[in-house]
Amino acid sequence: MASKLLLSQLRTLTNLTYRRFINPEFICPLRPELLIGSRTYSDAPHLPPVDPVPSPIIGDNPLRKTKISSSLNQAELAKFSAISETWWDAEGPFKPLHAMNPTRLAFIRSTLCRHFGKDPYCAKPFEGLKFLDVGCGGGILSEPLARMGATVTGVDAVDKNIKIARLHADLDPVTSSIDYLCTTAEKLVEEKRKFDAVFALEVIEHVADPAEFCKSLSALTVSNGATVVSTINRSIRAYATAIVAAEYILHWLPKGTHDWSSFLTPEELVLILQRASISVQEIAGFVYNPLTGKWFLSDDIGVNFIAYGAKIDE
Ligand SMILES: C[S@@+](CC[C@H](N)C(=O)[O-])C[C@H]1O[C@@H](n2cnc3c(N)ncnc32)[C@H](O)[C@@H]1O
Ligand SMILES: [Mg+2]
Repeated sequence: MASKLLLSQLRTLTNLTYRRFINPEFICPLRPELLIGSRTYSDAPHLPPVDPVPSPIIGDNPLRKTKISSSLNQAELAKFSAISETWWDAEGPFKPLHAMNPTRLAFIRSTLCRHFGKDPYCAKPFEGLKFLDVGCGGGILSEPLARMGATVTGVDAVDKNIKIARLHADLDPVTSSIDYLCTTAEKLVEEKRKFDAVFALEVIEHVADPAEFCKSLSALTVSNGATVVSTINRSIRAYATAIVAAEYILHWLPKGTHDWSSFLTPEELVLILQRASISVQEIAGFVYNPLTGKWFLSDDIGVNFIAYGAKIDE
Protein backbone atom coordinates (compact mmCIF):
# COMPACT_ATOMS: atom_id res chain seq x y z
CA MET A 1 0.00 0.00 0.00
CA ALA A 2 2.73 2.46 1.07
CA SER A 3 4.93 1.56 -1.88
CA LYS A 4 1.92 1.96 -4.23
CA LEU A 5 1.32 5.46 -2.90
CA LEU A 6 4.98 6.36 -3.17
CA LEU A 7 5.04 5.03 -6.74
CA SER A 8 1.98 7.08 -7.72
CA GLN A 9 3.54 10.22 -6.19
CA LEU A 10 6.77 9.51 -8.09
CA ARG A 11 4.83 9.03 -11.33
CA THR A 12 3.13 12.43 -10.88
CA LEU A 13 6.46 14.03 -10.09
CA THR A 14 8.11 12.49 -13.16
CA ASN A 15 5.22 13.58 -15.40
CA LEU A 16 5.27 17.13 -14.14
CA THR A 17 9.05 17.34 -14.24
CA TYR A 18 8.92 16.15 -17.85
CA ARG A 19 6.21 18.66 -18.72
CA ARG A 20 7.96 21.51 -16.97
CA PHE A 21 11.65 21.00 -17.61
CA ILE A 22 12.07 18.64 -20.55
CA ASN A 23 9.12 18.97 -22.92
CA PRO A 24 9.95 22.04 -25.06
CA GLU A 25 6.24 22.66 -25.73
CA PHE A 26 5.54 23.18 -22.05
CA ILE A 27 6.18 26.88 -21.73
CA CYS A 28 3.72 27.69 -18.96
CA PRO A 29 5.21 27.42 -15.46
CA LEU A 30 1.80 27.62 -13.74
CA ARG A 31 -0.81 24.91 -13.24
CA PRO A 32 -2.63 25.08 -16.59
CA GLU A 33 -6.15 24.72 -15.15
CA LEU A 34 -5.52 27.81 -13.03
CA LEU A 35 -4.67 29.80 -16.14
CA ILE A 36 -7.63 28.60 -18.19
CA GLY A 37 -10.08 28.73 -15.29
CA SER A 38 -12.90 26.31 -14.63
CA ARG A 39 -15.47 28.68 -16.14
CA THR A 40 -13.93 28.19 -19.59
CA TYR A 41 -14.20 24.43 -19.24
CA SER A 42 -17.83 24.40 -18.13
CA ASP A 43 -18.84 27.01 -20.73
CA ALA A 44 -17.23 25.12 -23.63
CA PRO A 45 -20.15 24.23 -25.95
CA HIS A 46 -18.61 21.01 -27.31
CA LEU A 47 -18.16 19.37 -23.90
CA PRO A 48 -20.80 16.88 -22.73
CA PRO A 49 -22.73 17.95 -19.60
CA VAL A 50 -21.08 16.88 -16.33
CA ASP A 51 -22.97 14.15 -14.43
CA PRO A 52 -24.26 15.35 -11.07
CA VAL A 53 -22.17 13.95 -8.20
CA PRO A 54 -23.86 13.13 -4.88
CA SER A 55 -23.14 15.75 -2.21
CA PRO A 56 -19.83 14.69 -0.71
CA ILE A 57 -20.14 16.31 2.70
CA ILE A 58 -19.24 13.65 5.22
CA GLY A 59 -21.44 12.76 8.17
CA ASP A 60 -25.06 13.22 8.94
CA ASN A 61 -25.50 16.67 7.52
CA PRO A 62 -28.46 18.78 6.43
CA LEU A 63 -26.44 19.99 3.43
CA ARG A 64 -26.65 16.58 1.79
CA LYS A 65 -29.47 17.65 -0.47
CA THR A 66 -28.14 21.09 -1.31
CA LYS A 67 -26.20 22.35 -4.32
CA ILE A 68 -22.97 20.55 -5.22
CA SER A 69 -20.00 22.44 -3.90
CA SER A 70 -17.00 23.23 -6.07
CA SER A 71 -14.45 23.00 -3.26
CA LEU A 72 -15.27 19.54 -1.95
CA ASN A 73 -12.98 16.65 -2.76
CA GLN A 74 -14.53 13.50 -1.31
CA ALA A 75 -11.27 11.52 -1.16
CA GLU A 76 -9.52 14.32 0.73
CA LEU A 77 -12.39 14.67 3.19
CA ALA A 78 -12.34 10.93 3.87
CA LYS A 79 -8.67 11.19 4.93
CA PHE A 80 -9.55 13.81 7.57
CA SER A 81 -12.63 11.96 8.72
CA ALA A 82 -10.53 8.84 9.37
CA ILE A 83 -8.25 10.64 11.85
CA SER A 84 -10.72 13.14 13.32
CA GLU A 85 -10.38 11.76 16.86
CA THR A 86 -6.71 12.73 16.97
CA TRP A 87 -7.08 16.49 16.44
CA TRP A 88 -5.96 17.41 19.95
CA ASP A 89 -3.26 14.76 20.31
CA ALA A 90 -0.15 16.93 20.04
CA GLU A 91 1.91 13.82 19.23
CA GLY A 92 -0.59 12.44 16.67
CA PRO A 93 -1.07 13.03 12.94
CA PHE A 94 -1.72 16.73 13.51
CA LYS A 95 1.58 17.21 15.37
CA PRO A 96 2.99 19.41 12.57
CA LEU A 97 -0.02 21.76 12.78
CA HIS A 98 0.30 21.99 16.58
CA ALA A 99 4.04 22.65 16.24
CA MET A 100 3.51 25.26 13.51
CA ASN A 101 0.70 27.06 15.33
CA PRO A 102 2.74 29.61 17.36
CA THR A 103 4.61 30.60 14.20
CA ARG A 104 1.52 31.10 12.07
CA LEU A 105 -0.18 32.97 14.92
CA ALA A 106 2.83 35.32 15.12
CA PHE A 107 2.39 36.07 11.40
CA ILE A 108 -1.37 36.58 11.81
CA ARG A 109 -0.99 38.81 14.87
CA SER A 110 1.57 41.03 13.21
CA THR A 111 -0.05 41.35 9.76
CA LEU A 112 -3.66 41.67 10.90
CA CYS A 113 -2.89 44.13 13.71
CA ARG A 114 -1.25 46.32 11.07
CA HIS A 115 -4.17 45.75 8.69
CA PHE A 116 -6.88 46.63 11.23
CA GLY A 117 -4.84 49.29 13.08
CA LYS A 118 -4.75 47.27 16.33
CA ASP A 119 -2.08 47.10 19.04
CA PRO A 120 -0.13 43.83 18.58
CA TYR A 121 1.02 43.95 22.23
CA CYS A 122 -2.45 43.97 23.71
CA ALA A 123 -3.89 40.70 25.10
CA LYS A 124 -7.02 40.77 22.93
CA PRO A 125 -6.04 42.72 19.81
CA PHE A 126 -8.87 41.31 17.69
CA GLU A 127 -11.72 42.38 19.97
CA GLY A 128 -14.66 43.65 17.89
CA LEU A 129 -13.64 41.74 14.73
CA LYS A 130 -15.50 38.86 13.09
CA PHE A 131 -13.24 36.05 11.85
CA LEU A 132 -14.05 32.98 9.76
CA ASP A 133 -11.81 29.88 9.89
CA VAL A 134 -12.57 27.77 6.78
CA GLY A 135 -11.55 24.10 7.09
CA CYS A 136 -11.12 24.60 10.84
CA GLY A 137 -10.66 20.89 11.60
CA GLY A 138 -10.58 20.41 15.38
CA GLY A 139 -10.15 24.14 16.00
CA ILE A 140 -6.35 24.41 16.38
CA LEU A 141 -6.47 27.91 14.84
CA SER A 142 -10.01 28.96 15.83
CA GLU A 143 -9.31 28.65 19.56
CA PRO A 144 -6.28 30.99 19.79
CA LEU A 145 -8.08 33.48 17.50
CA ALA A 146 -10.97 33.52 19.99
CA ARG A 147 -8.49 33.96 22.86
CA MET A 148 -7.11 37.00 21.03
CA GLY A 149 -10.60 38.52 21.27
CA ALA A 150 -12.08 37.76 17.82
CA THR A 151 -15.66 36.59 17.37
CA VAL A 152 -14.89 33.34 15.58
CA THR A 153 -16.92 31.13 13.26
CA GLY A 154 -15.21 27.84 12.33
CA VAL A 155 -16.50 25.71 9.45
CA ASP A 156 -15.44 22.32 8.18
CA ALA A 157 -16.95 19.92 5.64
CA VAL A 158 -16.34 16.94 7.93
CA ASP A 159 -19.02 16.61 10.57
CA LYS A 160 -16.80 14.58 12.92
CA ASN A 161 -14.23 17.40 12.96
CA ILE A 162 -16.88 19.91 13.97
CA LYS A 163 -18.08 17.64 16.80
CA ILE A 164 -14.52 17.32 18.15
CA ALA A 165 -13.95 21.08 17.77
CA ARG A 166 -17.18 21.81 19.70
CA LEU A 167 -16.30 19.41 22.55
CA HIS A 168 -12.80 20.84 22.91
CA ALA A 169 -13.86 24.51 22.71
CA ASP A 170 -16.52 23.94 25.38
CA LEU A 171 -13.78 23.04 27.88
CA ASP A 172 -12.94 26.75 28.24
CA PRO A 173 -15.49 29.59 28.65
CA VAL A 174 -13.47 31.85 26.32
CA THR A 175 -13.45 29.41 23.43
CA SER A 176 -16.98 28.15 24.07
CA SER A 177 -18.16 31.29 22.27
CA ILE A 178 -16.84 29.91 18.92
CA ASP A 179 -19.60 29.17 16.46
CA TYR A 180 -18.76 25.84 14.77
CA LEU A 181 -20.71 24.71 11.70
CA CYS A 182 -20.42 21.73 9.39
CA THR A 183 -20.64 23.56 6.09
CA THR A 184 -18.54 24.97 3.25
CA ALA A 185 -17.35 28.39 2.18
CA GLU A 186 -19.66 28.20 -0.87
CA LYS A 187 -22.70 27.61 1.29
CA LEU A 188 -21.84 30.62 3.47
CA VAL A 189 -21.50 32.72 0.30
CA GLU A 190 -25.02 31.66 -0.70
CA GLU A 191 -26.16 32.80 2.75
CA LYS A 192 -24.45 36.17 2.09
CA ARG A 193 -22.30 35.92 5.25
CA LYS A 194 -19.42 38.43 5.60
CA PHE A 195 -16.40 38.54 7.92
CA ASP A 196 -13.65 41.05 8.68
CA ALA A 197 -11.03 38.36 8.11
CA VAL A 198 -11.21 34.93 6.49
CA PHE A 199 -8.62 32.20 7.10
CA ALA A 200 -7.97 28.98 5.18
CA LEU A 201 -4.82 27.44 6.62
CA GLU A 202 -3.56 24.18 5.11
CA VAL A 203 -6.87 23.67 3.28
CA ILE A 204 -6.43 24.84 -0.31
CA GLU A 205 -4.24 21.85 -1.25
CA HIS A 206 -7.17 19.60 -0.30
CA VAL A 207 -9.97 21.32 -2.24
CA ALA A 208 -11.29 20.36 -5.68
CA ASP A 209 -10.98 23.76 -7.33
CA PRO A 210 -8.51 26.19 -5.70
CA ALA A 211 -9.45 29.17 -7.92
CA GLU A 212 -13.18 28.83 -7.15
CA PHE A 213 -12.32 28.31 -3.49
CA CYS A 214 -10.41 31.63 -3.46
CA LYS A 215 -13.44 33.35 -5.02
CA SER A 216 -15.56 32.05 -2.13
CA LEU A 217 -13.00 33.23 0.46
CA SER A 218 -13.06 36.64 -1.19
CA ALA A 219 -16.86 36.82 -1.32
CA LEU A 220 -16.92 36.11 2.43
CA THR A 221 -14.47 38.92 3.21
CA VAL A 222 -15.79 42.47 3.68
CA SER A 223 -14.36 45.21 1.45
CA ASN A 224 -10.96 46.22 2.86
CA GLY A 225 -11.02 43.12 5.06
CA ALA A 226 -8.22 40.52 5.17
CA THR A 227 -7.77 36.99 3.85
CA VAL A 228 -5.05 34.61 5.04
CA VAL A 229 -4.12 31.39 3.23
CA SER A 230 -1.33 28.94 4.00
CA THR A 231 -0.26 25.90 2.02
CA ILE A 232 2.71 23.97 0.61
CA ASN A 233 4.76 25.03 -2.42
CA ARG A 234 4.82 22.69 -5.44
CA SER A 235 8.62 22.52 -5.35
CA ILE A 236 11.02 19.60 -5.54
CA ARG A 237 12.15 20.48 -2.00
CA ALA A 238 8.55 20.23 -0.77
CA TYR A 239 8.27 16.80 -2.37
CA ALA A 240 11.41 15.66 -0.54
CA THR A 241 10.49 17.14 2.85
CA ALA A 242 6.68 17.49 3.12
CA ILE A 243 5.95 14.14 1.44
CA VAL A 244 8.93 11.77 1.46
CA ALA A 245 10.38 12.83 4.83
CA ALA A 246 7.17 13.78 6.70
CA GLU A 247 5.04 10.83 5.49
CA TYR A 248 7.46 8.02 4.65
CA ILE A 249 10.54 8.55 6.86
CA LEU A 250 9.49 10.49 9.98
CA HIS A 251 5.86 9.23 9.92
CA TRP A 252 4.61 12.65 11.10
CA LEU A 253 1.62 12.37 8.76
CA PRO A 254 -0.28 9.33 7.46
CA LYS A 255 1.06 8.16 4.09
CA GLY A 256 -0.90 9.70 1.22
CA THR A 257 -1.91 12.82 3.22
CA HIS A 258 -0.57 15.06 0.49
CA ASP A 259 -0.56 14.82 -3.28
CA TRP A 260 2.33 16.85 -4.68
CA SER A 261 0.44 17.85 -7.83
CA SER A 262 -2.25 19.53 -5.70
CA PHE A 263 0.25 21.96 -4.20
CA LEU A 264 0.33 25.56 -5.42
CA THR A 265 3.39 27.71 -5.99
CA PRO A 266 3.33 31.16 -4.32
CA GLU A 267 2.97 32.70 -7.80
CA GLU A 268 -0.13 30.61 -8.49
CA LEU A 269 -1.67 31.47 -5.15
CA VAL A 270 -1.03 35.19 -5.65
CA LEU A 271 -2.55 34.96 -9.15
CA ILE A 272 -5.76 33.21 -8.14
CA LEU A 273 -6.19 35.47 -5.11
CA GLN A 274 -5.64 38.55 -7.28
CA ARG A 275 -8.27 37.28 -9.73
CA ALA A 276 -10.59 36.85 -6.77
CA SER A 277 -10.05 40.53 -5.76
CA ILE A 278 -7.61 39.76 -2.95
CA SER A 279 -4.38 41.72 -3.24
CA VAL A 280 -1.57 39.82 -1.51
CA GLN A 281 0.34 42.16 0.80
CA GLU A 282 2.78 39.81 2.48
CA ILE A 283 4.08 36.25 2.14
CA ALA A 284 6.30 34.41 4.63
CA GLY A 285 7.75 30.93 4.85
CA PHE A 286 7.60 28.51 7.78
CA VAL A 287 10.84 26.64 8.25
CA TYR A 288 11.46 23.68 10.56
CA ASN A 289 14.58 23.55 12.67
CA PRO A 290 15.33 19.85 13.28
CA LEU A 291 17.68 20.68 16.17
CA THR A 292 15.09 22.55 18.26
CA GLY A 293 12.03 20.82 16.80
CA LYS A 294 10.52 24.29 16.34
CA TRP A 295 9.19 26.20 13.32
CA PHE A 296 10.18 29.77 12.60
CA LEU A 297 9.12 32.53 10.18
CA SER A 298 11.47 33.01 7.26
CA ASP A 299 11.84 34.56 3.80
CA ASP A 300 12.25 31.01 2.52
CA ILE A 301 8.93 30.18 0.85
CA GLY A 302 10.31 27.05 -0.83
CA VAL A 303 8.14 24.62 1.17
CA ASN A 304 5.54 25.86 3.69
CA PHE A 305 4.26 29.38 3.20
CA ILE A 306 1.50 31.76 4.31
CA ALA A 307 0.02 34.72 2.46
CA TYR A 308 -2.03 37.61 3.77
CA GLY A 309 -4.04 39.73 1.36
CA ALA A 310 -6.42 42.68 1.47
CA LYS A 311 -9.85 42.47 -0.11
CA ILE A 312 -9.91 45.06 -2.85
CA ASP A 313 -12.52 47.75 -2.25
CA GLU A 314 -15.49 47.09 -4.55
C1 LIG B 1 -4.98 20.07 7.15
S1 LIG B 1 -6.52 20.39 7.85
C2 LIG B 1 -6.27 22.05 8.41
C3 LIG B 1 -7.05 22.39 9.66
C4 LIG B 1 -6.92 23.82 10.15
N1 LIG B 1 -7.21 24.78 9.11
C5 LIG B 1 -5.55 24.07 10.70
O1 LIG B 1 -4.69 24.53 9.96
O2 LIG B 1 -5.32 23.80 11.88
C6 LIG B 1 -7.63 20.62 6.48
C7 LIG B 1 -9.09 20.71 6.91
O3 LIG B 1 -9.85 21.21 5.81
C8 LIG B 1 -11.09 20.52 5.76
N2 LIG B 1 -11.58 20.65 4.38
C9 LIG B 1 -11.07 20.12 3.25
N3 LIG B 1 -11.76 20.54 2.18
C10 LIG B 1 -12.72 21.37 2.64
C11 LIG B 1 -13.73 22.15 2.02
N4 LIG B 1 -13.88 22.13 0.71
N5 LIG B 1 -14.54 22.89 2.78
C12 LIG B 1 -14.38 22.91 4.13
N6 LIG B 1 -13.45 22.20 4.78
C13 LIG B 1 -12.61 21.44 4.05
C14 LIG B 1 -10.74 19.10 6.18
O4 LIG B 1 -11.85 18.40 6.65
C15 LIG B 1 -9.71 19.38 7.28
O5 LIG B 1 -10.32 19.49 8.54
MG1 LIG C 1 -2.31 19.78 3.97
